Amino acid sequence: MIDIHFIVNPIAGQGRNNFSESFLQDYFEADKYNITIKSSIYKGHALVLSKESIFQKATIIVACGGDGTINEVASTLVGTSIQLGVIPIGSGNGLASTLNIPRNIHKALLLIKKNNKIRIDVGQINQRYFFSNTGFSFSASVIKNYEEQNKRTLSSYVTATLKSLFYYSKKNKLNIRINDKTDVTDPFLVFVSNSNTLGYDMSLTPKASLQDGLLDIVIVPKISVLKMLYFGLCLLLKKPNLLKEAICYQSDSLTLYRTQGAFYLSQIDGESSQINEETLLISIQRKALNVLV
Ligand SMILES: Nc1ncnc2c1ncn2[C@@H]1O[C@H](COP(=O)(O)OP(=O)(O)OP(=O)(O)O)[C@@H](O)[C@H]1O
Repeated sequence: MIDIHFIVNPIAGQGRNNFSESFLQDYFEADKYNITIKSSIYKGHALVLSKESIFQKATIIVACGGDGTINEVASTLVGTSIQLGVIPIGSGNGLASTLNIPRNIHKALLLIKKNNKIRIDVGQINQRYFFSNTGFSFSASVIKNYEEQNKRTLSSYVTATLKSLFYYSKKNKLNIRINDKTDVTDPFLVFVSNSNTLGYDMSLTPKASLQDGLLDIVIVPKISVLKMLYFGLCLLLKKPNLLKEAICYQSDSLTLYRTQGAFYLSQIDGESSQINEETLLISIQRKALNVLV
């Protein structure tokens, strides 16, 4: 028997997400599969539920939600032989689109049934994992403003972006030293990605691959508001390097050392996070996660 566990985020995307056992049995026959369905009831709960599923000897754990839910579930699966399945019912669904997992639930379930396994790289910031991307400064501010709106739609992203542009100059001062040599004061953006899309079909790192053992890094120093708007256009065109100040490169690691500022405001796979540590080692674990695609 195959033990397949579904961890559902009921509020992801448009919300009201619910999977019944009878619906899932149309795909996963009772004589071959033991189906378990769990629903998260608070932020971070999918991580607890997934750990419990590992303890219950699940063979496949399916994250039903967006990048935040995938992050919580997948973080418990790094380095194990358990397969991650994804039903992308989130808003942006960045990682699912990079993996070509369809948003159509019927097609996504059939894909899991096909049992086609790949191994993907996993990003790491000190002790935490990211699977799609992590960002500081502007990228983190957009996510913080987005979360404050309590609505997970594209228009909320646009509003959050405009708000971040407007308030950018009032943000806390941050100085960082990159890789022990480059000092950047108030960077506009530090963005580190494992995947080649941000969700909503936008990209800052179009050349990134989930299987190349490399992180794609974009650093933009302090720039004028006009240049920020221009950079927004570059993002829509998926060509961040059209902005001459943007430094875009690939590496297997990056160290950030905070020389001024009380903390890092970051976003990790689209979830806002305040990091108090002074030094951040951002690295990649090659092919450390099994995914069904
Ligand atoms: N019952 C719940 N109530 C409130 N928040 C929840 C609940 N269950 C999960 N969460 C949190 O909801 C957040 C958003 O989830 P998720 O990222 O899956 O959806 P999304 O934001 O719509 O999609 P995407 O990240 O792809 O844009 C995550 O931080 C998750 O921990």
